[in-house]
Amino acid sequence: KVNEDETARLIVDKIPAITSIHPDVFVFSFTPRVIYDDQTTLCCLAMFEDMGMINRWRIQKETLVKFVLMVKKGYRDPPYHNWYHAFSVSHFCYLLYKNLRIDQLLTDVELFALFVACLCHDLDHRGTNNAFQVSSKSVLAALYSSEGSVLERHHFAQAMCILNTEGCNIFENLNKRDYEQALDLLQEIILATDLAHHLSAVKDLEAMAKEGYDKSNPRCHTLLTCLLMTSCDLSDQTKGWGTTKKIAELIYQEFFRQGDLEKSMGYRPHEMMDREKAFIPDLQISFLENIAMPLYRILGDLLPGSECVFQAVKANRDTWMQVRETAKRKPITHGNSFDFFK
Ligand SMILES: COc1ccc(Cl)c(-c2nnc3c(C)nc4ccc(C(=O)NCC(C)C)cc4n23)c1
Ligand SMILES: [Mg+2]
Ligand SMILES: [Zn+2]
Repeated sequence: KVNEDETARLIVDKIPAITSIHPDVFVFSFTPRVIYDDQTTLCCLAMFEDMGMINRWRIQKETLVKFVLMVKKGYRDPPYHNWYHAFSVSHFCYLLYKNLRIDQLLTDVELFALFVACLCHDLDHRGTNNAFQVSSKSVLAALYSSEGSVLERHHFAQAMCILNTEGCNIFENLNKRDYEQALDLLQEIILATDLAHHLSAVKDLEAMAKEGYDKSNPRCHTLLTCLLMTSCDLSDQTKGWGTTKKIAELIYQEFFRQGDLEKSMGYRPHEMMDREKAFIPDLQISFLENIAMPLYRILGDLLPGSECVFQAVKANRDTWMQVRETAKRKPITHGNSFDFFK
């Protein structure tokens, strides 16, 4: 049950100006994780309001409050894939809107679906990856492994459950055409958060960045929404070193727990999930060089004004390289102690 008096207060109180939550909430360097947990719901309402989505889609205030609270409650509490991840991902989408005017490249429905997808994209995540669903023969694998993207199909199914819950359907006042398009987009964008999907689209994304975005081409819209979704999903890497270091700590807590589980099941875990074998600086340098930097380089090519975001990711890669040298000279017993990581 969602806490009644929190719901009542959020419904009755006027949605505050978003700057009353934090004056720097619009800048790319702002870290949304500084916002207190009990302020995150209010901040989501303020982001919907500030992007004009409440009026544009005639969302009833009570419906929006119930929806956001249900989404927040729909996350479990693994080290990384929890509500704060979804909230920070959604905040980056808000930054793209406020700073890069993506509303001029995408349709209103695409923007709305993108922001809702950010909130819902990892619903009910268990802190284990798709490969683990299959190897552990989880219920989710039984349901979805024949289609692939097992977790992402579950995240979408959870989002649909919330939208179908009495008083939580924020799409209820959309006309038939927009309603169907919003649901199709929500599914497409959440399924696109599977890193394997992104990696298979990189060539096409690079081609689009080279040729330029063609607003009249539906393929460009699809590629851009997926690019923006992944840019939001990895946006912790676009902040300062403090965030990069903290997030790495959380991600490897999650990864090493999965590795421990795999060992107890008699499997040999992937090196990046094996606390005995992983050397985090090397793993993070390769993630940033092979996945994050190419992603934000394409974003910078497509959206003028977002070069600073790529530079921040590159700076974090550079810091990991310094950390790698220092950590290598430390006694191996402290291989993964984050204290050494500056
Ligand atoms: C967009 O979907 C996801 C899903 C799950 C995660 Cl954890 C992430 C994610 N978000 N931030 C990170 C960071 C800082 N490092 C990571 C290092 C490795 C991997 C990983 O999955 N590598 C295997 C793959 C390349 C075959 C993911 C990492 N990651 C993104
Ligand atoms: Mg995910
Ligand atoms: Zn995510």
